[in-house]
Amino acid sequence: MHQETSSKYSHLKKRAKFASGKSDNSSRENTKTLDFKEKGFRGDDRRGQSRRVKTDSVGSNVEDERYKRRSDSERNGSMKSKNDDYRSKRVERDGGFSFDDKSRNTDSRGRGLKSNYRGRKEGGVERNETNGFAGRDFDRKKRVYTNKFTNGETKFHDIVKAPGNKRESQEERGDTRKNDEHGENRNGFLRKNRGAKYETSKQTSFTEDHEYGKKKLQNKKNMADDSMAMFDRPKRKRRLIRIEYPNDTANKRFDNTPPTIDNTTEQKEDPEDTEENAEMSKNAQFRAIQLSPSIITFVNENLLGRRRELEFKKAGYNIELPSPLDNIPFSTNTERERIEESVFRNKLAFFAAAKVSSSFPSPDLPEIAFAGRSNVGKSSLLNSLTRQWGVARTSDKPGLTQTINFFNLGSKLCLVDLPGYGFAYAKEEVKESWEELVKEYVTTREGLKRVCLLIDTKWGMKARDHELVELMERSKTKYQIVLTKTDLAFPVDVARRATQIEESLKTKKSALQPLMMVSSKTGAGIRSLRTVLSNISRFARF
Ligand SMILES: Nc1nc2c(ncn2[C@@H]2O[C@H](COP(=O)(O)OP(=O)(O)OP(=O)(O)O)[C@@H](O)[C@H]2O)c(=O)[nH]1
Ligand SMILES: [Mg+2]
Repeated sequence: MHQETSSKYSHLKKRAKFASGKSDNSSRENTKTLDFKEKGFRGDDRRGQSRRVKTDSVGSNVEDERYKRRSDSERNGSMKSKNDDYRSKRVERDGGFSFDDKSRNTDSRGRGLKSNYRGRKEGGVERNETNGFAGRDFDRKKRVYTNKFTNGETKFHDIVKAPGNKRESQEERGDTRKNDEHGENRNGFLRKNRGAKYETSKQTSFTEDHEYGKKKLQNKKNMADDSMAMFDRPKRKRRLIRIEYPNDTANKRFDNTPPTIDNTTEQKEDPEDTEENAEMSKNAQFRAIQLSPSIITFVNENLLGRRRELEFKKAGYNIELPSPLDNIPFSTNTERERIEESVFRNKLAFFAAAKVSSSFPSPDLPEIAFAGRSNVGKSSLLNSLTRQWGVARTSDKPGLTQTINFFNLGSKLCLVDLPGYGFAYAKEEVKESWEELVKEYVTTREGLKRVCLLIDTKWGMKARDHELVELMERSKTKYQIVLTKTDLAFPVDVARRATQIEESLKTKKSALQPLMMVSSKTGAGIRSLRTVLSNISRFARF
């Protein structure tokens, strides 16, 4: 540390040396070499070194004497800064006596604890005498001791701020007691300067404040004027418009002014808009359908509509089965044995396909046909009724069945899978031919006991369906409406659709009641349909 500081201020030392060297020449005879060991106030490390001290004209050591006069405590109690060499040497050059911080009594590790204590005690008195500086504050400050012999008194100079020293100076802390009487030290200068600075800043700030105050006053005045003007104005009434229900006009504020008719822009009716409105009104009509309690109980009892697996589980169905549950809960029989109607336990066998009416097979058995739009689930229903999956081919693409397919169910019934109508992945002429074939079949086929007209629960009856109904009405073909894919609609919507269709076919004579609702996927309503259809074979007369 010591070496570091000494190197730090080596340039100052050099300058001091240079300065003292001049005077050395003139007063070389007045100096003598002193052994530090002899004096004993230096540290051990400096033992053996010597320096030149001042002597008086007789040759006695002036410094030594003066040093004696000075109390050890004063010297040792100092916490002189490391950059004091220059000052001390300058004082020495000027004829004064100085000692640097190297002269402090230190312990083996270079600490000056003991001497500091002594310095506080003794040096503090002296300092108090001169500067009124309290000894207890001594260790907070870095001080330079310069002994000037000009006035024969000792002066203390505070180091205001050593370079790189972050500690507050005495003056900065506001302690003015440490300044000397004349106020000539650096603190005094700073104080003066600071005072001046403060004054100037005060002046500028005052002017600024003055201006700012003026502006503030003016603003206040303006605001007061404004507020007065506001008070003069009549208060606006707040009108709240609650639009909680868009169709509720009770809380709407109506404009009393007559509506201005803009002739330049004619409001054209958007056809899409009207169609949409019509569709919306259709939906609204659908939602407004009043349901009878009997249909609601039927839908719930047969677990029709979209339901959670938990409901099926609670009703006793084994939901682990890959095939439709068929509404026979808690049954230990095999799947085939679960079918209550024995006719549907028979093997479903495909035996004929017809593209034209001439290729229809001979009507040996009572026939039940399944008609409807493409992709409505005709083929799936056949499989579901007989629990023989894959006999009638199915696909999610509409238009798979393109011929009239005849299936024998044992020796008692014939099930007929018809091609669909409406949208299908096929050419228009092909589709037209299918439609013509279906129409011909349902109107002319002997042995046809019933047509199951399948309607998608989601979409309801469409124009083509109504067309076929009219055709069957004219030909007096018995038909029964079967709602399919009920598992894709909510139970309430299933009930609504059933009610809606029943209402629309009220006047139709060939339409048979009741309307059936099924789901080939879950098996809901299949058992009921089986029961209805098995009666055909029972009472059919050939
Ligand atoms: N979710 C559900 N899907 C069904 C139901 N019935 C049939 N499907 C599906 O609907 C699609 C069409 O079924 P199909 O039996 O081929 O219909 P289709 O009426 O025979 O059709 P075309 O032969 O083209 O006239 C298939 O993907 C079936 O899985 C049902 O009840 N519920
Ligand atoms: Mg099909």
